[in-house]
Amino acid sequence: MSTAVILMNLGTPSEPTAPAVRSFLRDFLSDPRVVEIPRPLWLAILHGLVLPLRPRRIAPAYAEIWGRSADGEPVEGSPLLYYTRRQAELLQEYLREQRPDITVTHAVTYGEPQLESVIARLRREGFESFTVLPLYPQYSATTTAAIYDQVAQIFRNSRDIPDINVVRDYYQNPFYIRALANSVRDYWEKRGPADKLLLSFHGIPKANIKKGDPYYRQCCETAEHLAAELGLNADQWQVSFQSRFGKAEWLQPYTDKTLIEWGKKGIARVDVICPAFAADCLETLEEISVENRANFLKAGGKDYHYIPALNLRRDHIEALAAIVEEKLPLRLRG
Ligand SMILES: C=CC1=C(C)c2cc3[nH]c(cc4nc(cc5[nH]c(cc1n2)c(C)c5CCC(=O)O)C(CCC(=O)O)=C4C)c(C)c3C=C
Ligand SMILES: [Fe+2]
Ligand SMILES: [Fe+2]
Repeated sequence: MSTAVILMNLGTPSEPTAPAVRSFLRDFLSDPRVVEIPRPLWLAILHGLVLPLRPRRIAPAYAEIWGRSADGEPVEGSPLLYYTRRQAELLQEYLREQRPDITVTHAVTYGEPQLESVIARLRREGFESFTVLPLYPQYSATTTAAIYDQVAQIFRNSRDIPDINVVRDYYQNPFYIRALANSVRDYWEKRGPADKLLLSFHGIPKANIKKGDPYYRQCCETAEHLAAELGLNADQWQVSFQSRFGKAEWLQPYTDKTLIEWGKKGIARVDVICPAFAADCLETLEEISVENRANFLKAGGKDYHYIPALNLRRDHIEALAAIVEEKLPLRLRG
């Protein structure tokens, strides 16, 4: 039986314009997994304020990162989509020798290519076994559970459901931790070490954690493993949370406030890594690499470096292969 592996990430607008950003945000922010405030209230805010105003503000930021990468190498279009597609191609190449029975492709939760059409195409091609790998190392209901929902929705009316499994998380997978550590070591070999390493994770509302979302705990565990692998002392690193959205309290400490404090305190060099992002995207290339750099330098910091996401690193692709391998139906394991 042929198996297909589907790498998934959040998704991105089809182009960096306000109408395309609006269409993407409508799809994304209408998902009850993403925003949990009472439905009628949220729909009024979304359609009355967010969709009329935010796209015009965010589209220029998308335009800024379109075709850009963290290391200056050009990418094609949306960095998030480019890296996700290339990750699938590289994983396919990596697996080809040992596992010619496996096909690797990609899909996104919001926007294109959608999971439903990818699975429909693969089924027409004769695939009967699917492994979905959400590229979110840390599980959150706001991201990973939305993918489980889509899988369930796609097969809701099917009688003969194929063999399908979803990777829940890989926040402490040793290959993932090692790839993160290698990326920091490689960076420090070229540019020398930082005074402080900030591990900035995408935030979620604090209320979600109180309701049982394991995301915060998983972020902290990833951070502890990474710091241990790098042999850092407690005063050499810290965790923070970025990309706050809306008025509610989100996970703390906030990345922007932390960097301003550190700049004011006279910490000269800070390096930032974003372990929750498998690919560089708006939230790393703009918010971390541009906005927060400016915050830190304005507050008195001297030197600021963003260590790129794992993107297309060979050790990242090896980690994805190991994660997939663990999930494959037993009879297919090599
Ligand atoms: C509204 C609440 C949001 C939650 C909760 C949230 C969680 C969350 N998001 C990611 C990863 C990504 N988010 C990205 C963009 C993005 N995220 C939100 C909002 C929430 N995210 C918005 C509104 C946007 C769009 C940009 C903006 O308008 O500010 C992206 C980048 C997409 C790209 O095209 O580059 C990623 C990736 C995680 C991992 C997460 C929870 C753990
Ligand atoms: Fe987000
Ligand atoms: Fe943001």
